[in-house]
Amino acid sequence: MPDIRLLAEVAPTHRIFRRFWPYLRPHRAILGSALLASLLSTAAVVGIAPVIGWGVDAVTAGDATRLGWAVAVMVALVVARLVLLHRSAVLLSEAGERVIRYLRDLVVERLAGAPLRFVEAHRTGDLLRRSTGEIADLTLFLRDQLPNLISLGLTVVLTTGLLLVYSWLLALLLIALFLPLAVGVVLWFNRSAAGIFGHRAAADAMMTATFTETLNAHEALVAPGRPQEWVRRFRADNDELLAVSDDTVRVQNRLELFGLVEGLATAALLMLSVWLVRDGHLGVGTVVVFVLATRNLFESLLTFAALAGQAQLARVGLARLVDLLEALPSSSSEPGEPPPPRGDLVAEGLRFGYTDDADVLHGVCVTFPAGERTGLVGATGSGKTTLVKLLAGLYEPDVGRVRYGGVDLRHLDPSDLRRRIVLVPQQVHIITGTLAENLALAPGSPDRSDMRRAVGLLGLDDWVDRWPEGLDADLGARGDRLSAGERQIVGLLRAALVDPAVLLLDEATADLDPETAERLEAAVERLRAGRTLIVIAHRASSIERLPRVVRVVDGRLA
Ligand SMILES: Nc1ncnc2c1ncn2[C@@H]1O[C@H](COP(=O)(O)OP(=O)(O)OP(=O)(O)O)[C@@H](O)[C@H]1O
Repeated sequence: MPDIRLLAEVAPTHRIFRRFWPYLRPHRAILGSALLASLLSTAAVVGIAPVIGWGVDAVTAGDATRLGWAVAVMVALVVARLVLLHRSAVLLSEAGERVIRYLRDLVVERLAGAPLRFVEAHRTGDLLRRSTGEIADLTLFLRDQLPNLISLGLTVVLTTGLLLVYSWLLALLLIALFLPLAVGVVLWFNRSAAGIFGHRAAADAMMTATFTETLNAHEALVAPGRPQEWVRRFRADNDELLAVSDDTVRVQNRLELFGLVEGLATAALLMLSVWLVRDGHLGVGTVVVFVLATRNLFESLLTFAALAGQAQLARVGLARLVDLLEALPSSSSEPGEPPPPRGDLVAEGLRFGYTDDADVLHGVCVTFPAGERTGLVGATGSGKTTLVKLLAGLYEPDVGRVRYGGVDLRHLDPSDLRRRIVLVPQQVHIITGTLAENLALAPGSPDRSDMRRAVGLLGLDDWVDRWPEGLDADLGARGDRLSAGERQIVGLLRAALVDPAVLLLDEATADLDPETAERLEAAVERLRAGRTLIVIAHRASSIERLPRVVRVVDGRLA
């Protein structure tokens, strides 16, 4: 079965930043400038404590000139920090917006070109959550939290360096007292964080999926009365989300132990300082620098800990997004041959199953000569739609191949193939908007004169002009102003705009009113001239008109 990679429910976070780096590469210049500005602004903050210490020593020594210099340098540092902080925030948010825009484009482009099997194998809500929700969360993280995290991380590193320079003895004692406890707290948090945050994201996606399906299936749910079963299912998803959210909060609370560690370490440090000053090992200025810098260090670590939960959430979201991007091949990765203008369409030993355990097609062999008309008939569920999707190259066969003009469809350029072989499905998808906006979805960016020409070619001028707005008629939300037959008329117009060599038509099974059925059949008659036509025929009138009929019985040709 599937030649596709399925998405993991809990996406792996393993080496996530290394996997994400290629997506950041186009923006490395602006990211580098933002980081540099951040580094300089942090260095300015860290530099304030030694300047205060310098000033204290100057006061103790009664040196007015040195004190003047200390004040001037401090003012310069404060001003430099303000300017650099603003600059780094602006640059980081600009870089973040660019990365996000790039990711959005990439996800949409890859999803648009994703194999049908991939889209069908996942819940719409899950894909929606990964391609919108995760990106929105990432935007917030990049804009609001990442700048803080970077500056806090730099503060911790630079302050530790400063402490080592001022008194390596005191600094080492601080590190010896504080580090094991701090590392212990972080390890305890990390042990459960990746798993629990991953489950929370999965539960969130499940809720989105159920919610999306509630909206999509609204009619089916409401028609039989109160959709209790669905409400029950929705509540179960909601309860699951609540339970994992509680677990997440419990894990996040572990970081509050940092407060306790800070209290213990500060008390120990103060006692040691008093002892060292009394014995003449340290000056008062150094102790002032130490106390200020240590406070800075602990405050940074505490804020860092508070942000770590958000960072973990962003990491999991990033992993889910990267998992989606990695599962979808880039459209430029496999350029194929251009398809020949005309040719026979030949199925050779096609086997295909939607799942591993059951084949729907069991070795189908059939030839559709160029320019001929063929009907496919068979009982419901016999595999007709599956067969035409394989013939159109929308699915790849598990075994066997489909050849057009002698070339395996897998070797043809996918976008050229979509123009040469066109499938008009039973349920033509209509977007909310006008007829012209719907026709514009046909490949090749057709303009209004192309659209009018297609309408004329299919003899549908009166159908379009019965609306005063003509091509600009509003088709309603998802096309709800159109009947099933009229949706297929839009599908035929899109096909006419593409001018394919092979037209595959899966006739609508819904009862069509005689006028629409007649209009549709007339349009197919006009469109079929000079093309290969394969129709999944449900109406007796269609079957009668077709010179050749192939019967599908349980995934085989009779
Ligand atoms: N996306 C899918 N995922 C899993 N199974 C599917 C999917 N689409 C179709 N099937 C199954 O494959 C089998 C063949 O379905 P198919 O739609 O090809 O039949 P059909 O002959 O076109 O039926 P109908 O005349 O009702 O449209 C059915 O058992 C169906 O349940």
